[in-house]
Amino acid sequence: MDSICCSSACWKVLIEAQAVEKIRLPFATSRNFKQAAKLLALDSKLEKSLLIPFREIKVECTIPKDDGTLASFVGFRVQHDNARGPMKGGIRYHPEVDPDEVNALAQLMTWKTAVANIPYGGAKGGIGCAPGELSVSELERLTRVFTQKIHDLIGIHTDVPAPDMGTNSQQTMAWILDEYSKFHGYSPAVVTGKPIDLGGSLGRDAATGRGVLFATEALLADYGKSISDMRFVIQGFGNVGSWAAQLISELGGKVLAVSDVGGAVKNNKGLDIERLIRHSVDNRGVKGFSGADALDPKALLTEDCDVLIPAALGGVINRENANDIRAKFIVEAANHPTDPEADVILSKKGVVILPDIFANSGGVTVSYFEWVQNIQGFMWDESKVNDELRKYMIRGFKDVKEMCRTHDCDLRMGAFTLGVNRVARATPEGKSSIDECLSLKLEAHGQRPLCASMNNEAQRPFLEMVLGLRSSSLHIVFKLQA
Ligand SMILES: NC(=O)C1=CN([C@@H]2O[C@H](COP(=O)(O)OP(=O)(O)OC[C@H]3O[C@@H](n4cnc5c(N)ncnc54)[C@H](OP(=O)(O)O)[C@@H]3O)[C@@H](O)[C@H]2O)C=CC1
Ligand SMILES: O=C(O)CCC(=O)C(=O)O
Repeated sequence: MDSICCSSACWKVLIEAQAVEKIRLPFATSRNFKQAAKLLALDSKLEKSLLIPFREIKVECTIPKDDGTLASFVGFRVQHDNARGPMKGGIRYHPEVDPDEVNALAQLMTWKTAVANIPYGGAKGGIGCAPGELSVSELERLTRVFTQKIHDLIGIHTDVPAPDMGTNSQQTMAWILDEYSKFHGYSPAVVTGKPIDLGGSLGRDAATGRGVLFATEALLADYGKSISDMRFVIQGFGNVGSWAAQLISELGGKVLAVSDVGGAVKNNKGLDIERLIRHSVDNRGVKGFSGADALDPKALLTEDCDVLIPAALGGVINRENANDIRAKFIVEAANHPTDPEADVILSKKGVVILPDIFANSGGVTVSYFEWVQNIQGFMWDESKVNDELRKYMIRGFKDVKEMCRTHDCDLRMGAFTLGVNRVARATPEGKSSIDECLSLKLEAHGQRPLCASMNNEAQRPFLEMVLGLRSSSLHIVFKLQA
């Protein structure tokens, strides 16, 4: 859904809401990571190194506006970690985009791609701008200048951008691909979430919303429930929120209320989502929909429902409103919508939260399928994309639950321990479960603990002969424990 058209008044509301996110996001992300590191008993130096981004890029982007005057913007790309593969993550256009926010979102991508078990690291980018106040040609110039500034730092096997809030496939991703290709030749795999005609994948547009549906189905099944038993409330009616609403209502779930920047609507009998989508496209928002009553957008999150799906901004569920939340389940379609203080309050109330780094991983998972198709030069049909996505989401839920059992923790910590552990195991300095087995073998050979590397000429013969490691393990560096 096109989200770049928004009045100045709307952006004011958006900026106020976003101020909450600004204060809390880096703190919230690091706090969850640190809690997971503690549960995993991560080496403190490794813990520190996993928090530090691989590279932070800040670029100045000046463009001529349509009236001939110049306008300057600041763009960011934070590449957080590449231990598991090329760094991956969306590009956000929003007035409040800043280095802290992009940094925290990039870190979340690292854990998310690991939870999804796709061969990527994490990154995120953004430009501090109000896309609704720029014309299409100004947005095009801005996107192209940003791409010119970062083109030599992104790449098919380095860092692969995609859409996020305020950017879209039809326009933004197509411009990035076109501009990048001027420098490097036609390279469709350098960006995902592209238009189908330029090598995009069938199913990517709906993928985050569809992944939210599969994740919700898995969660509800765990409680002996199904989508059709449930009443839903959804904040945000852009790409993620509108697809989630549509797919949920197709399965018989009742969507009682939704909101966007301009307003909120509610119908206790269930909204007609197909009609609401048409209304929203025609009227640039849900406000004024005839099949519903208007609702104060601030009251939306505390509406009576079974499942609350935040699908807009971060930090919207916080200590100010957590006590008033009436949903039994929260499925985090947005990134970091719940801050740690609210987590504590909600957990005491018995509310079950399905965390963002699992719940919204359907988008990046289908981005991975798109990248694979581009590299193979072979297009999958949509049912293959959706079937594979379902498998990944079901497997992801099982893996998260397994970590919950191992560490006796909630779903958020289950997902964080899963993601952080996978990244730590892939990190050269990391202590992996293989370490323990090697450590025992080494002790049996009277060896002192050491840092053993197949890249180390002196250590390789020992590792090959005594431990039976083969040269294919050359990339592995083991830090061995006493
Ligand atoms: N796109 C993707 O593939 C993925 C997105 N996400 C996350 O999902 C969330 C939504 O992204 P996406 O759907 O792509 O973004 P879009 O820009 O397509 O849509 C965002 C939606 O949120 C609404 N919104 C913004 N601020 C508020 C507010 N204060 N109250 C209510 N609604 C608000 C917007 O309203 P309006 O239309 O009126 O501007 C719009 O409906 C973000 O947190 C994003 O990071 C996560 C994983 C993947
Ligand atoms: O599809 C992608 O690569 C990135 C999606 C994203 O930015 C996110 O999951 O938050």
